[in-house]
Amino acid sequence: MNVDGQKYRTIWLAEDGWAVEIIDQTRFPHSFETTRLENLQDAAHAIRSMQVRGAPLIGATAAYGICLALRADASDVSLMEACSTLLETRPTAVNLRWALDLMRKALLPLHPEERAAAAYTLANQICDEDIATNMAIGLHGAEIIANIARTKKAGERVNILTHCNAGWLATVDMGTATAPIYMSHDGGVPLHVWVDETRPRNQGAFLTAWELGKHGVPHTVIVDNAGGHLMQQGEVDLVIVGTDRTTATGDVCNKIGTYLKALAAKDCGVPFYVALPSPTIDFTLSDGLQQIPIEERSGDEVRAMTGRTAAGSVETIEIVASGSDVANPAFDVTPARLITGLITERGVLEANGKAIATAFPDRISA
Ligand SMILES: CSC[C@H]1O[C@H](OP(=O)(O)O)[C@H](O)[C@@H]1O
Repeated sequence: MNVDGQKYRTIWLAEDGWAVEIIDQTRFPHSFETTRLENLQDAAHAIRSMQVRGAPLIGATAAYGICLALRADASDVSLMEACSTLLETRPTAVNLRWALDLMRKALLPLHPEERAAAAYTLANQICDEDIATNMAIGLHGAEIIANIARTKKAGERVNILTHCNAGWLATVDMGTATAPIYMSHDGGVPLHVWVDETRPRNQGAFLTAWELGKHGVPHTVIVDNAGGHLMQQGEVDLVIVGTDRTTATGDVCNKIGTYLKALAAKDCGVPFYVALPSPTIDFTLSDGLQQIPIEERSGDEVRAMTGRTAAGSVETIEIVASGSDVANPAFDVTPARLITGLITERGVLEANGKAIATAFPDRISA
């Protein structure tokens, strides 16, 4: 994506051809900083600390983490230990397991001396395919936006609500939920995005608002609890969100608060779409509520907030009464019955097992 005239992916090979560089997303929105990953532990820390986050980007980072591990030690033990180290970093986004399974299945049969080079080729391929997938999602989603735009009066904009960040910062580039937005905006469709701030890590306020602003997409940051009211007032034409893990039957696990938006959308008759790259489908699951592991993150993320003071320094402050307990589930599950459609790289699907199986027969047999 273009950042002040310079093209960026969220993750790329350093000039030395072996280290990996990332945009450190914990520094947003007050500074844009990149950092260098040189070993397996650097990659695991980047995922665990959310320097990189978003299901597709977590998968891509894990793939490069395998490269860095094999560069140091290409033995079977090293490969297996690297996979388990990376798998333990975050439990919910299935792209992590998907990428590690893909790397392990491709690399274990090779002679150790061949593994590092093959790993880098595969990791680069995962990144390139992520972008191609997101472009396809963008095209299919842009048709939905165009159909709504045709119902608008002259001068009116299509109003889209999104939750968290399923933007280019959550992927290698383009984003999933944002791909239709960027393509429609670039194609001249008048649109505006309501950006849920997305407590407690504020991916909406810190990341989505930043990237939409850099691309010139009109947007308004709102508190998480405002979306239902805006839908009741007719201010939302559709909702597009991302996903971290979707079951074979169309149940969607996404950032905490997504389920509440889906309930409000259903009650208000607002179309609710999920941008779904196929590596995020977990074909082994049929019941999201019962089977998808929900990450419980540190309560410190709820207790404290980091921001920039009037003097310009970035500081962390306590915002919860001392002594109070806090809970911090990071995701929730939206049942398929609340979802209007799944925007995949192979088209827009109904949120059900038959539609998913018909669109991805090759993935089920894999
Ligand atoms: C395109 S996946 C984006 C997905 O990941 C986010 O979670 P996190 O920021 O904790 O990695 C959020 O659920 C987004 O919808």
